[in-house]
Amino acid sequence: MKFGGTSVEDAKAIDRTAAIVRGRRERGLEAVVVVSAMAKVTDQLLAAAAAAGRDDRAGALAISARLRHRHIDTTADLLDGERFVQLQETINHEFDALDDLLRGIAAVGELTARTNDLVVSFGERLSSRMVAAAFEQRGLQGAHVDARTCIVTDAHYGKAVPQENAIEAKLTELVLPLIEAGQTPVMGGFIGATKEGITTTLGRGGSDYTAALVGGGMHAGAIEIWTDVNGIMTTDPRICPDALRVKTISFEEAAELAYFGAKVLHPATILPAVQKSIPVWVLNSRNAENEGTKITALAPKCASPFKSIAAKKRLTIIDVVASRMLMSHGYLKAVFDVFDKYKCAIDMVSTSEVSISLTVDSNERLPEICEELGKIADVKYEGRKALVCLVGEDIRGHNGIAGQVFSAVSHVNVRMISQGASEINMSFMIDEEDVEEAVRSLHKRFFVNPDETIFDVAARAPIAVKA
Ligand SMILES: Nc1ncnc2c1ncn2[C@@H]1O[C@H](COP(=O)(O)OP(=O)(O)O)[C@@H](O)[C@H]1O
Ligand SMILES: N[C@@H](CC(=O)OP(=O)(O)O)C(=O)O
Repeated sequence: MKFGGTSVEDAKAIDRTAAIVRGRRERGLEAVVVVSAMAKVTDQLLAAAAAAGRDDRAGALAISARLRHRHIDTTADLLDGERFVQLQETINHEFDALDDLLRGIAAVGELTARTNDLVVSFGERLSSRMVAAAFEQRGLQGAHVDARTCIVTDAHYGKAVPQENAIEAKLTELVLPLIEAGQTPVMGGFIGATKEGITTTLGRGGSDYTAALVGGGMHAGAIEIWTDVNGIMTTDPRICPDALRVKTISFEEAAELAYFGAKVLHPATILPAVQKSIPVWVLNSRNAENEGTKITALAPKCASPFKSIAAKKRLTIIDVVASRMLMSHGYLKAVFDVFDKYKCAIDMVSTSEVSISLTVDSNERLPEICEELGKIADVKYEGRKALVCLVGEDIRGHNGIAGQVFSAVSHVNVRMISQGASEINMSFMIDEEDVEEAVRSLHKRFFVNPDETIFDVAARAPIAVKA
C-alpha cells in the first residue's frame, strides 16, 4: 500500500491512512506501507538545497526551520505522551543533521547531485517515522524500516536504477520477518542507497516505483496506490473537473499515460508489477469506499476509442536541418549519439526530407546539446511546448479517428503529430499555453457519451480536486 504526499500531508490525513490500513488488516490482509514525504516537502527541500548551493545560507536554514515546525506540529497532533517526546527528539535530531548539511553546502558553494539526493531524502525519512509511530499508537503495530536498507540502487543520483535482485533479498531478510511477526512495516518511498550505503533517489514521483519494487520483490497479491483522486481519470481533474473515473485500464495504457504526463502514476511503476502479473489499484484515500481503478494485463473491450488524455508540459522542440545529409548512411546515428552522450531522453521524433524534429524535456544542457548538433547540421530550438496524448487500446479499431481528434483542436497550432508503434496512443505537440483548452475540447468530444462498462458515469459530479 503506497500513500502519496497528500495522504500524509497532516495529522488528519495520516489518521485516514491508518484507518485504511486497519480496514485491510481486519480483512485478514498483510500489508507493507510505503509513504511519500508530506505534500510539498520534497519541493521545499529542493529549494533549500538550491538556496544553500548559491550561498544563500539564511534562506536555506529558514526553509528548514519551517519544515521542522510543520513536522513537529503534526507529530504533536498525532501522538501522546512519551511517544510524542521520543519522536520529537528524533525529528529534531534529523533537522539538526539537515541544517549541518545545508551549512556545509553553503560553505563549499557547490551542490552536487549526490548531496542533493541526501537533502531531499529527509522528506521520506521523516514522514515514514511519523506514520510508523502513528500506526503504533493506533494499535496497528507499525514498524519503521529505513528504505535505504532495502532499496538497493546504482549511483545514478537523482534517477537511480534499482537493483531488483538485491532488493528482493533485502526485503526477504528485513521486511518479511516483521510481517510474519504480525507487524505493519512502514518505509519511505522515493529513496534508496547504493550497496556502499550512499543515499540515492529514484526520480520525482518515485514513491510509486518503490511500491511496485516492494510489491514485486515480496510477490504481493496486489499493489495499491492511494492518492487524492478516485483513480485514473479520463483526464487530469484539475483541467477538467468533470473527468470520469476509469474503472479498468491495461498496464500498457497506464504506462503510456504515466509516461506522457498523467501525474497520478509514476511511469516506472508498472514494470515490476507487469513482470510478476500483480494487479495495481489506484485508490482515493479521501474516499476509501470508492472502487478506484484496476490496472490489469488485458484491456477490457471498450466502445470508446480512448480511455484517457494526458498532457506533458515544459518540453522543447529541436529542429535539425541538413538538406544533403539527412538520408545519408550514419547521419541519424550521429544525431542520436549526441542525445545519448547527454543522457537526454527523446519523447517524439518526426522527419521530413530535409529536417528532423525532436522533442525533449526542457533542461539546462540544451544549449550544449544544440552546440554539438550544430557541428553536423543547422539547429534551432524552441521551448514552452507541450505534448497532448490520447491513450486507448481501441484506437486501431476506429476509422477516421485522427480526423475527429484534429477537428476537435482545429483552433490550436499543432507542431508535430505521432501515433506510437504500439497503436495505443496518438499524440501531438502544441504551445504550452494551449494545453488546457485543447484537453477540454478533446474531453468534451470523446467523453460526452462514455461507455458505462469502463467509465464511472454514475459519479459525474466533480470529485475532490487539489487547489
Ligand atoms: N488521468 C489522471 N487521473 C487522475 N489524476 C490525474 C490524472 N492526470 C493527472 N492527475 C493528477 O495527479 C494527481 C495525483 O498525483 P500526485 O499529486 O503525485 O499524488 P500523490 O501525492 O498521492 O502521489 C491528482 O491530484 C491529479 O490532479
Ligand atoms: N516525494 C517525492 C516522491 C513521490 O512520489 O511523491 P508523491 O507520491 O507525493 O507524488 C516527490 O515529490 O517526488
